[in-house]
Amino acid sequence: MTLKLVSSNKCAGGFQKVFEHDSSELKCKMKFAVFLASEETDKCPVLYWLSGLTCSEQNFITNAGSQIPAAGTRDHASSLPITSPRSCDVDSGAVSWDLRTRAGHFGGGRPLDLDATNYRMYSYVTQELPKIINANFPSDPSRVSISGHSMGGHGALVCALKNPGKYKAVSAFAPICNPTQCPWGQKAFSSYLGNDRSAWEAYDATALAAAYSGPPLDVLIDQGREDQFLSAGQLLPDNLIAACSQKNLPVVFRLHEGYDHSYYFISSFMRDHMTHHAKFLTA
Ligand SMILES: N[C@@H](CCC(=O)N[C@@H](CSC=O)C(=O)NCC(=O)O)C(=O)O
Repeated sequence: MTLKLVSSNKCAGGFQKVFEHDSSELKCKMKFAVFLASEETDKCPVLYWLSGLTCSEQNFITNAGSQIPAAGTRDHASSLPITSPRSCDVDSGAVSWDLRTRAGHFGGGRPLDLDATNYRMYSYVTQELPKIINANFPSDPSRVSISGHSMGGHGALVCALKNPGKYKAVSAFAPICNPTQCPWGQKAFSSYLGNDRSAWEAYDATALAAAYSGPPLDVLIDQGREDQFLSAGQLLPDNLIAACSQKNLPVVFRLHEGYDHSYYFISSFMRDHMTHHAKFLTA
């Protein structure tokens, strides 16, 4: 497997890079971004980031303000590469902005937490991409965590809850929390998994939290109170919080007055998320 360097820009003392490769899971070209806080060759922890509906790898690296706090974690860790996987544009099924191309639940183009036929984004994020990262960067496979936004926030929660112990911590900005109960999730699951609702729960963060039996997993969730998708009933954080409380999964949930669903909101609290992850990645 060959990685092609698409771009490399010096940023915050490190380098923001974008790569392209042929994905065996997805059978298409994939792009992902990596921020390398330094050129040190010591093994460093990796924070995976999953963006939301409609996003490419560019939204996070240009709008989230992640590089300065990531570089700052060098006090605690040697560096904190953030990978932001995004998918290619091969898809014949583009029917609306919130389904399939660039909007497949849950991964901005292909479903991030689903392994539905032709949509093996869950395997890409949890298996194929880590192998690529570990083979090509000075990463420590035992120190990995995951975060994301909206659809990608749900993807992060699902990856962590389905793989107890694999991720040291998880965080999310305005995640879809209970897709089996919201219009986005119902639309995506019926398209990708069919009408048998019993198959849907394996990819629902609230259902997974309710059934969780792994080691302690600290969850940080930030949510804007003026988020249009919160008021539209797409996110349903209360359901996830209730499931986590029953399982003694510690969730810090912060509701922020005046913030919406955008990257203005994400960038406002990115530093806190970096600190959350650094705490568990360097413990
Ligand atoms: N095109 C839509 C809005 C799409 C949108 O808001 N996408 C969000 C993620 S939503 C959940 O996964 C996003 O991150 N957009 C990129 C950005 O830079 O804000 C519409 O027209 O309503």
